[in-house]
Amino acid sequence: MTLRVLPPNISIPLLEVSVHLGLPPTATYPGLNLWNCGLVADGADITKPENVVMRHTFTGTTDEAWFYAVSVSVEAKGVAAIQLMLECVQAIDQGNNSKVVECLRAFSEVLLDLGRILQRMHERCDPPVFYHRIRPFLAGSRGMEKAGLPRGVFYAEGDGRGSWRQYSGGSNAQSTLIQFLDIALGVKHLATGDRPGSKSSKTQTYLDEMRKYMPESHRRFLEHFSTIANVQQYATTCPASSDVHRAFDAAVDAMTAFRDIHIKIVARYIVRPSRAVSCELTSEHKNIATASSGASATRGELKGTGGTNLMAFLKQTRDETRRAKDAVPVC
Ligand code: HEM
Ligand SMILES: N[C@@H](CC(=O)c1ccccc1NC=O)C(=O)O
Repeated sequence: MTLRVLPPNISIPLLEVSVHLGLPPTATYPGLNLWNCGLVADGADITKPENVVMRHTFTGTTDEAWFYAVSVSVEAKGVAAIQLMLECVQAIDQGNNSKVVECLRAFSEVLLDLGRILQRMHERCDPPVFYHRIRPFLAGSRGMEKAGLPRGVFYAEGDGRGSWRQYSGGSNAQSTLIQFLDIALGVKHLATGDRPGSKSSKTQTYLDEMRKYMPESHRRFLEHFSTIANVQQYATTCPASSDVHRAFDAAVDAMTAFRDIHIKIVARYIVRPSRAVSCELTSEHKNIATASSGASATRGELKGTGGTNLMAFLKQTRDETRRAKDAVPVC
C-alpha cells in the first residue's frame, strides 16, 4: 500500500532544512551522494570507489553504498576536467593554440577515466538488488500516478495544514559536473522528441529542470560558465585538419563514449530486470521499480527515477553530444 502522507514530525524539519539548503524537500543527488560520503582513511584516493564510505543508505547493503560511491569517485575525478576547461577558455582568449590543444587532450583523458570508473558499477552492485531493493527508495513523487500517487505526496504540517507536492526522484542528471562537461563542449539538449532545427515544444528541458535540484552555488557556477564557454565555437571554426579541431572532436567522442557506457549500464540495471517483473501486479503493489515494468516496459514506457522515458531520453542525449562536432553557424 502506497503511503501518500508525510507526517508532520518528518515534513516540518525536512521543509526547514530544505529552505536552508536551497534544495527541494526530497532525496536529491547532492543529499544522497555528494554530502553523504567520507573516506576509508585520511588521504585515501577518493577517485577509487573502494575508498569511499557512504554514511547513510536506505537498505544497509554494500550494493547501495557502491552505487553512490561510484558517482562520488566520478565527481572527484571530474574536478580535473573543470580545471582544464577553465584553462582552455582562458587559452583561447589569449590566442594560445598549443595550450588549447594540450588542455583538450588532457580533458579527453579525464573523460575516458570517468567512463572507466563508471564501468566499475558491476563490481559490487548487483542488478536485481539495485532494481528490486534499492531503486524504490530513489523514486520521486512526480509522475507516480501508476504507483498510487496521483497528486504526489501530502506534506502534513499539523492541525490539518500541509500541501500536496510533486518532486522528481534522485538522479545523476542533477550532477553539476556532467552538466559542466556539456557546457564546456557546447552540447545542446532539446526536450525529448524535439528534432534539432525545429522549434522546441518546451521552453525548459528535463536537464534544465534538474538544475533546481543542485546546490544554489553550483547552479550559479553553471550559469556563469555558460556565458564564457567559447571552446566549441572556436574549435569548430578552425580548419578540420588543425590540431585544435581534431583535439576538440576527440573530446566530444570521449563524452559520447561515456554516455554509451552509461546506456549499457541502464540496460543491465533497469531494462533487463524490469522484463522479469510480472505484468500482473495490481496498482496496490506497484512501486517505482515496478510501476513501469512488465507489459508497459516492453512498449518502451520505462521511466527513470527522474521521470524521463529513459532509453529514448538517454539515446537522444547521447546523439546530441555527438552533434557538438557540427560547426557552429556564424550569424
Ligand atoms: C546502476 C547505475 C545507474 C543507473 C541504473 C542509472 C540510470 C539512469 C537513468 C534511468 C537516467 C535517466 C534520467 C532519469 O532518472 O529519469 C539517468 C540519467 C543520468 N545518469 Fe545515470 N544511472 C546510473 C548510474 C550513473 C552514474 C554512476 C553516473 C555518473 C557518474 C550517471 C550519470 C547520469 C547522467 C549524467 C544522467 C543524465 C543524462 C545525461 O546527461 O546523459 N548515472 N541515469
Ligand atoms: N536515475 C536512476 C537512479 C540514479 O541514477 C540515481 C538516483 C539517486 C541518486 C543517485 C543516482 N545515480 C547514481 O548514483 C534510476 O532511474 O534508477
